[in-house]
Amino acid sequence: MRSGATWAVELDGFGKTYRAGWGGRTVHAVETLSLRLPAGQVLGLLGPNGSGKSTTLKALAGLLQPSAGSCRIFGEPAGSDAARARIGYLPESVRFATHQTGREFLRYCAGLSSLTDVQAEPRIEAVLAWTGLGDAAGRRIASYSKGMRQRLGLAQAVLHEPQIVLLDEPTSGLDPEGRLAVVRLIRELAAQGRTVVFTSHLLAQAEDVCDRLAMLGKGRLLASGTVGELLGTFERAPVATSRLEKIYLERLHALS
Ligand SMILES: Nc1ncnc2c1ncn2[C@@H]1O[C@H](COP(=O)(O)OP(=O)(O)OP(=O)(O)O)[C@@H](O)[C@H]1O
Repeated sequence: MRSGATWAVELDGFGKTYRAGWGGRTVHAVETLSLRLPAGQVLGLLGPNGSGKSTTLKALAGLLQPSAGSCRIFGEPAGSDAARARIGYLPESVRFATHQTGREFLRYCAGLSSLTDVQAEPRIEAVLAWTGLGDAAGRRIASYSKGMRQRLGLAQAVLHEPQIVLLDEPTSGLDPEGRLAVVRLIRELAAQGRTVVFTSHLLAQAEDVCDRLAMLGKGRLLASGTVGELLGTFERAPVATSRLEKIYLERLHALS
């Protein structure tokens, strides 16, 4: 990207420090993280538990203030009205009111955004269809599987047609079929020209769907670059097996 151009996502020396417990120790969740993502690309933020992935995503969503550095969305400070209007966010775990139906939940979410009722209804039907929840839209969320709840969470994240979609562990806890469904939806978001940042601790999934990867470890950036650049730096070992059924291949991919 030419210099001076606006990045979709820009972290510049971002750091977040938490104080754990009453007068407790200081936790440096993320330190001096700098990253830039052009519009229309998919970034996988990878790392083990506790490496700072969720903290970074929350800062981009404007849900927490940086302790150091800055987070910008299309040049606007994360958390500003201008930045918020351009992002959709799927938290790591969504707390649904499970007595609501999927459609009622999305109507509630639309009410929290700037969508008018007239704008909201066709959008709700469109995201229900997109996530394959059209037939279940009138059922209580209590009856939804984990995969269906995750797709409903994705539906609320894109309801207002944001340019940037932030997804925290969107495939966590899903079976191979559920994971593939979510990966397919992320691909479709990218095909629509949206910028996507998602966190995962599974490299295999990120490799399939991302343009760029950033690896975090203990709150620090270990490596970042295009998938080709980064995966070329890891050692790979070929494994020969007899023909495996699709389900076992998917399980193997999920382990890597
Ligand atoms: N509200 C908080 N108060 C204190 N410490 C926190 C808080 N939130 C996160 N942390 C700590 O900050 C560090 C980074 O946490 P974060 O949730 O960002 O990591 P993560 O990579 O998303 O992990 P996971 O995959 O388990 O969600 C961890 O040590 C975590 O315990």
